[in-house]
Amino acid sequence: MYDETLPTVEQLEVDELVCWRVHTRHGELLMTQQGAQVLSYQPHGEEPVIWLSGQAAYQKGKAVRGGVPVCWPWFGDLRRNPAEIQGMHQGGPICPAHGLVRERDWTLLGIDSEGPAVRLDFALDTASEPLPGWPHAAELKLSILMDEQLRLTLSTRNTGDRPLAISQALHSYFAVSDIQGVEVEGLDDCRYIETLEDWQERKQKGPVSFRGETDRIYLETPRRMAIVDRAWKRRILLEADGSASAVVWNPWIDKSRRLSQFAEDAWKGMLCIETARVMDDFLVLRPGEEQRMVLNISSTPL
Ligand SMILES: O=P(O)(O)OC[C@H]1O[C@@H](O)[C@H](O)[C@@H](O)[C@@H]1O
Repeated sequence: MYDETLPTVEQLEVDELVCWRVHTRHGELLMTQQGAQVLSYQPHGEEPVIWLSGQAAYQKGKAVRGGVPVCWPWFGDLRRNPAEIQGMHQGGPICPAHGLVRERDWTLLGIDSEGPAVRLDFALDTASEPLPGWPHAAELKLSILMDEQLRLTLSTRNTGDRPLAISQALHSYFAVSDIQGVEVEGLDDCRYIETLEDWQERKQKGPVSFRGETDRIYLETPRRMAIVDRAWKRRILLEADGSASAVVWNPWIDKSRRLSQFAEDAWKGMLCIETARVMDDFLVLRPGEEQRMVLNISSTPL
């Protein structure tokens, strides 16, 4: 039955962070202004789709472990990025992994409800709020639309007068029943970079399954991928647009011990599939140009 009181959006503070809890007829979402980071997402009557660490810390200046951090204007270790991306960084010691925006407060542009759906729009303008060591003008936006799916649109506009080179990712943490029992469909025959073995290039054969630490960059990825989770009897569908690379990551046992805000056994219940523009798939924006990367997430019973 349709609940007349929905959708609702409630602003709250979780420890040091300003957050919003969105409740629609389809599910619940928690997000924070810091990094415009979706923290959790759970459709009604289902296990969570987006994973949030039980040891998450809600502190200013620290990315929360879990959810969907935005990696921008570079992904991962800057030194592993193409020369064009490295060239955008103008020295200085501040060169954190995954770029410069996941620990910053973004500006809330608005919250709108469209019938049963809710949309939240956030922006970060590097011309008015410069990023350390990255003296370029760009307008970054993240739009989060929650209808029967969760739809994330990350867009970058070059507001400067020179070309802009960027790598980026929507670093989505998905919740799974047990990593050892799930498979990722859609990557058969894709080339990937095995970052754990000297960044060698390999080719995927069949679905991806998990038997140890996994940290791979898939290239020329298809629009659709899926996480098949038989124990939870569901398939999480990822539909991307404006992205042709993806990172598949699970830290497994040893690396889990070295991660912040991460329980020793948390690796069993999560899997990152990061919708990206990395390696040769990086973006170059002409002055005035805008480019979008879209990720739509849904789930269906198996
Ligand atoms: O701890 P961070 O900075 O959030 O990074 C988490 C992981 O992010 C993934 O994207 C990387 O491929 C991993 O190598 C990394 O460990």
